Parts: sequence; structure tokens; C-alpha cells
Amino acid sequence: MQRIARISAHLNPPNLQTGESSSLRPASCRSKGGAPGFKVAILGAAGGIGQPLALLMKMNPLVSVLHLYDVVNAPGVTADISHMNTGAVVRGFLGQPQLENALTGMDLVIIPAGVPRKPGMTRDDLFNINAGIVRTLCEGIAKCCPNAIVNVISNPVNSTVPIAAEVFKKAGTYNPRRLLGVTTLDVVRANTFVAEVMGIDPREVNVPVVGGHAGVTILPLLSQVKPSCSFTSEEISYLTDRIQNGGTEVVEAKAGAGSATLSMAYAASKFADACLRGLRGDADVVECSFVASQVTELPFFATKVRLGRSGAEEIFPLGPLNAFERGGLEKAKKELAESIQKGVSFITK
Ligand SMILES: NC(=O)c1ccc[n+]([C@@H]2O[C@H](COP(=O)([O-])OP(=O)(O)OC[C@H]3O[C@@H](n4cnc5c(N)ncnc54)[C@H](O)[C@@H]3O)[C@@H](O)[C@H]2O)c1
Ligand SMILES: O=C(O)C[C@H](O)C(=O)O
Repeated sequence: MQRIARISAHLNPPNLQTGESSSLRPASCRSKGGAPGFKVAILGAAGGIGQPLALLMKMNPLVSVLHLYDVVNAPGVTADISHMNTGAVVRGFLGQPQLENALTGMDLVIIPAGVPRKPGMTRDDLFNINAGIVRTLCEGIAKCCPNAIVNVISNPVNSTVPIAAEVFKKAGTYNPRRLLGVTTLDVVRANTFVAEVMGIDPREVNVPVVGGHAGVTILPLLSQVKPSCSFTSEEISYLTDRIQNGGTEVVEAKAGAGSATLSMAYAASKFADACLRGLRGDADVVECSFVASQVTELPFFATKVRLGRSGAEEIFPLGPLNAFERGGLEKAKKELAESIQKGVSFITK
């Protein structure tokens, strides 16, 4: 029987629509669902972030089912990823008519769908295209998997998270704990750049990065770095600037070919894994995320959050800030307030 399975894998090409193997396969080859675990969908799975993120989620032992949705190329990416001999069963979904099937039953939905920046653009320049994409996808989530945890990657995150919240409110499914803007790349960069300056292993560094995910709204709290470090004012100025402009550094280096994709897929997979560990009931799963918050007067703000079975179960306060960070916080709040309002108005106007 095993020999038949091996031969049939070569003879039966994947279904061109979905990337799943065709019905010509013998019953002995039916996908049975692999190991127990969580069901995860990636929306925008054929993109620069989506593809390496799909690869990393297929490698995650907590994932039993992986749905890959895109408006282009989903079957090819699905066929490719599905050959990896890891536990998750992979299914592909192509185009709007297949969105509902992609979302039904999902525990976690990750959204990297949308256009990336080119040199000279701000993240806010992406609003006109990405706002509508995020709205449509979130309408699908509200209908098909209203209890899923949602990780929003599409930029501008400072506006797309409020858009998602308003879509869910309109549908009557909003649970602020389950809507999480992904700011992990800021922390990943901060850890890397601080480790370079201090001459230590980046895996041992933890820099809280709060606020939002664009320019001055990205606020690294260098006074709270673990292990505790002291920096000169020159180092603080260099590190703050590099962390706030890390995205632009990559956009310029890629010279028109997009923005961060590989480091972002790493960051998104790290954050998704934390969400899944929280869903499993692990204790003390803490990551920074842009969430509905009462830490400041703004309705959304990124801080450390504790992830649990129902999403962001505890939102940590900012902790003690030095004068430099207090100044940065005021600048961040001013820009964030406008970006949040822009997202809210997109749905409510
Ligand atoms: N949060 C962060 O830290 C962070 C980091 C990097 C990039 N981003 C953002 O992530 C987004 C994606 O970046 P990328 O480099 O992967 O872009 P990309 O253009 O390579 O991929 C985007 C994918 O989205 C798909 N898509 C477009 N409309 C869609 C729809 N309606 N439904 C489903 N899929 C759709 C495209 O077909 C494409 O495959 C951008 O908005 C970018 O700015 C965010
Ligand atoms: O900079 C971008 O446009 C993409 C992303 O937000 C990043 O920080 O790399």
C-alpha cells in the first residue's frame, strides 16, 4: 500500500485551483488531519511575507491545518509547501469566492495581504489600497471565524487595526482581546541593534518597543532593556533612529522591490507561535503588540501584552520612562491619534 501511495504522489498532480492533490489518489492517501493542533489561515499567502511565513507556520508543531489564501498564485505556493513532511495539512484558496472556505473553522488568522512601500513612500501612503483589502478580509473573518485570534500585519498597522476593530464592531463580533497588530519586527530589530552595540548575543536581549508601527510612533524603551544596559546619549540617539527607521532602511536597500519580507516572516511566525502557545494555555507568554488599550488616552497602543486562551489577557503599563522617552511618547501619541482616527473614519464615515 505504501508503494501505491508513493507512485500516486507522482502521477496525480495537485488540483490547479487549490493546490491539494487530485481525487485520483487512492483512499489510502487521504489527508487525515495530522497531529492535533490549531487551524491557522494566512491571507496574502503568496506574497513576499506570505510565502516564507507559510513555510515557517508549516514547520510549527502547534499547527495542524494551514490554509493559504491569496488572490493570485495560491495553488502553486500550496503545492510547494504541502510537500514538506511536517504535521500540518495544507490547503490552498484562490480569490474572493474561496475566502469563506479559507476562513471557516480557523483559530488564528494572519493578514499580510496588501501592497508594500517603495522608496520615498510612508506607510500611510499605502492606506488607500490596503484599507479596503483589510476591510474585506475582516468582513470574511466576522462571518466565518468570529472567535479567531487575528494578527494584522498589513500597513499602515496604526490604521488597519482600528479598521479591523470597526468592521468587527459593525458585525457584532468585536472582542478587543482577539485583535492584535503585529509590531514584533520592531522588537526583533531593536534586539538585534542593541546587541550589536553592546557586543552581546541578540537572543539574550529584550527591548520593549511601544506606541505604534510607523516612524516616531515606534518608541523603543532603551531604559528598560533586559539584561540591563546603560547607553551613552550618542548610542541612544543612534539606536532610536535606527529602530524607528529600520523599515525604511530595508525599503531603500530593496530599491523598489518591496519592503521587509524575510525578517517580517520570522517576526510574524514568532508572534503567531506566541499566540498559539497562549491559546494552548501556556503561562507567561508576553510579547509587544498594538492592541485596544487604556495605557494612554488613545484607544489603541502597543505595549507588552500577556497572551492566553482568549488572546491579549493582560496589557502591561509602560513602566518608568526617562525624560527622552517621555518626549518621544508625546510625539508618538500625536501621530498615532491621527492614524487611528483615519482608520476609524474609513469604516464609520
Ligand atoms: N507589520 C509589519 O511589521 C510589516 C512588516 C513588513 C511589511 N508589512 C506590510 O505587509 C504587507 C504585505 O507586504 P509584502 O511584502 O508581503 O507584499 P507583497 O506585495 O509581496 O504581497 C502581498 C500579497 O497580498 C496579496 N493580496 C492583495 N490583495 C489581496 C486580497 N484582497 N486578499 C488576499 N490577498 C491579497 C497579493 O496578491 C500578494 O500576494 C504590506 O502592506 C507591508 O507594508 C508590515
Ligand atoms: O517599512 C515598511 O514599509 C514595512 C514594515 O512596516 C517594516 O517595518 O519593515
